[in-house]
Amino acid sequence: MSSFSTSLSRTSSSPFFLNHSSLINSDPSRRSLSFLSASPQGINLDELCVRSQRKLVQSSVAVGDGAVITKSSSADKKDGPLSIPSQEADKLVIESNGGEKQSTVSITVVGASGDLAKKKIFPALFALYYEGCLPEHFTIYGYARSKMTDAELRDMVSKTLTCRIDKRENCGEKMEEFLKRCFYHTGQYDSQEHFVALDKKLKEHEGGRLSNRLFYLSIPPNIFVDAVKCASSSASSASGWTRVIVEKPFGRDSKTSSALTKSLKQYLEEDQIFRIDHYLGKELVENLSVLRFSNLIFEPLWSRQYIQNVQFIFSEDFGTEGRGGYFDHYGIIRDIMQNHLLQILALFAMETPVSLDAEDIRNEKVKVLRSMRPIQLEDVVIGQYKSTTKGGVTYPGYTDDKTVPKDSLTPTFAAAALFIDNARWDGVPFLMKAGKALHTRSAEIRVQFRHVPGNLYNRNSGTNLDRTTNELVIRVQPDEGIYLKINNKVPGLGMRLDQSHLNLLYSARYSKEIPDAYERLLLDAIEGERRLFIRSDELDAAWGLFTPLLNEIEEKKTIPEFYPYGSRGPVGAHYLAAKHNVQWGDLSLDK
Ligand SMILES: NC(=O)C1=CN([C@@H]2O[C@H](COP(=O)(O)OP(=O)(O)OC[C@H]3O[C@@H](n4cnc5c(N)ncnc54)[C@H](OP(=O)(O)O)[C@@H]3O)[C@@H](O)[C@H]2O)C=CC1
Ligand SMILES: O=C1O[C@H](COP(=O)(O)O)[C@@H](O)[C@H](O)[C@H]1O
Repeated sequence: MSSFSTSLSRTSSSPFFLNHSSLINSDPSRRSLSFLSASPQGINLDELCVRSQRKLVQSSVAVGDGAVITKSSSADKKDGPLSIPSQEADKLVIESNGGEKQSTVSITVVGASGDLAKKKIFPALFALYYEGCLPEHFTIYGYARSKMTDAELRDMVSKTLTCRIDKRENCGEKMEEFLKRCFYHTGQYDSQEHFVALDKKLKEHEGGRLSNRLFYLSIPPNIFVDAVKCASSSASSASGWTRVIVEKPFGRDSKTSSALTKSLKQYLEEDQIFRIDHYLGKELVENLSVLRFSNLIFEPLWSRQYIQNVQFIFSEDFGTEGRGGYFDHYGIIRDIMQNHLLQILALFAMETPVSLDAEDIRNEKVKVLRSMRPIQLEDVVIGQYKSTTKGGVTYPGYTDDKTVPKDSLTPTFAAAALFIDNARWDGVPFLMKAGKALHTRSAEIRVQFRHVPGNLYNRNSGTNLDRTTNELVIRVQPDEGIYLKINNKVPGLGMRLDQSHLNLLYSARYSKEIPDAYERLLLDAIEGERRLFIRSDELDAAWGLFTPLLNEIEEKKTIPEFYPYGSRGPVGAHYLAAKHNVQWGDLSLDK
């Protein structure tokens, strides 16, 4: 057994691996690095997998070496009342030498033959394995209807595994080791018999250890409930925890979403359900609360008093290629706004939670969602991309996709102005913009501050005073970074001001590659950390906000504004922003 895959160890008293010293000492390549960031206990935090990610580092803006490790912290994890067994199970993982029964984690990827499994789930599991984040005893099963042998699954999976840029050492070996832990079981999603057979195989691998089981539902939503029913009744763990990661879409409106929740809850307790929103697993989204709550310079400004508007912008430079059939039933509002952007908004706008515990954070997020003003159709612009030819290349329109009806009105772009009717955010427009087949791929949060009252330097700043407001930009992807636009004196004898950036570009500041969102979320699910997963009341509130708007758009058969593939989207989005006295930040020249 490789030293990287040492047992997970977490007790209430120690957030770290118990056997970390042997982990470090047993691997020469790691030992040589250990002086770089040794903790007071001499533990090389960078080299430890679990929750070294939670370590806080004080960063200086612009690139520099002056960063100081201020403190290492780890979320104080608590399971809900129904997960006491899972806590016990986690605890037992570490007791491998203490005479207690060892535990094991079996991860079943349901829908293993599919796109998401290949593209994201298996690569994320491999990355966790590579980082030493999976427990010593684990097994991965692919489950789907397609006929495949273990060898064929391994062959399929191996094609999408990648080595980390900064850690290619032994990668080939690691892949081999990882693939040996992957197996495949062919079965129908609604067959108890096939899940009983899976259970039998899992038990063989578990070898009498305390078993913890994670099912990842990477299948279309119409078969979620069948699969959960079979997994829970025929393949649940008898001794440890059983958790199920559910992929979006969680319904397509309030009614279908609550029906789904109700059906899932026939077979699972709420705390067994991990509704994934992979945007919550993105590094910069995870950092949002750190930025705000651990920097005195931001938290006091985080209100209507200083913030003029906030923008959440998602843009993709490709269309629905290959997913038109799915997409046409949902559209961009359901695909991106109701979940990813709204989740980020809730995190952004919430009050200070009592603690970093999942329930405290989710309680605050839900309050934000429930304080939101119903969205008015007049505050929404929808668009759909059309074919365009550029440089001799013809790009398809949305309805050119064979799986999309020719007369489809499904929006591939939307912009909306939302409001939170509470004391902190009264009157502040929260603008969202999301679109496919636009000119660029990016996701960012832009916070535009108010004008400086009575600014002494107004006349030195040119005529457009809107260009002198401070703006904090959190670039979620690509080129992850945070920058703050400030007014600055242009060096020289005169007194002319320009806007410059205090810039924290992650690739320049941190040498470590940023983990994929799915890695963080899978690890959280294994650890029973629910903070980044959506609770059912959050989901209800999110649908409660968007369902009336979606119904209105559909009932009125609102015609989307067409925009050329690869453009900046419909002009209507600018009128919408202007109506609220706002200019989209992503149009500025600082991009
Ligand atoms: N792909 C992506 O980028 C993203 C996907 N998601 C969500 O993740 C889940 C999985 O996505 P993805 O992998 O793209 O899905 P796929 O359409 O690739 O489906 C996954 C697997 O499910 C089985 N399957 C497909 N259609 C049916 C059907 N009608 N009845 C029974 N089984 C079926 C197939 O396996 P077999 O035939 O072998 O049984 C297929 O390989 C979905 O809920 C999706 O909405 C969320 C975000 C992004
Ligand atoms: O959930 C979804 O997200 C992807 C974009 O994810 P990203 O991590 O690549 O930014 C989007 O393409 C897809 O339509 C949507 O379902």
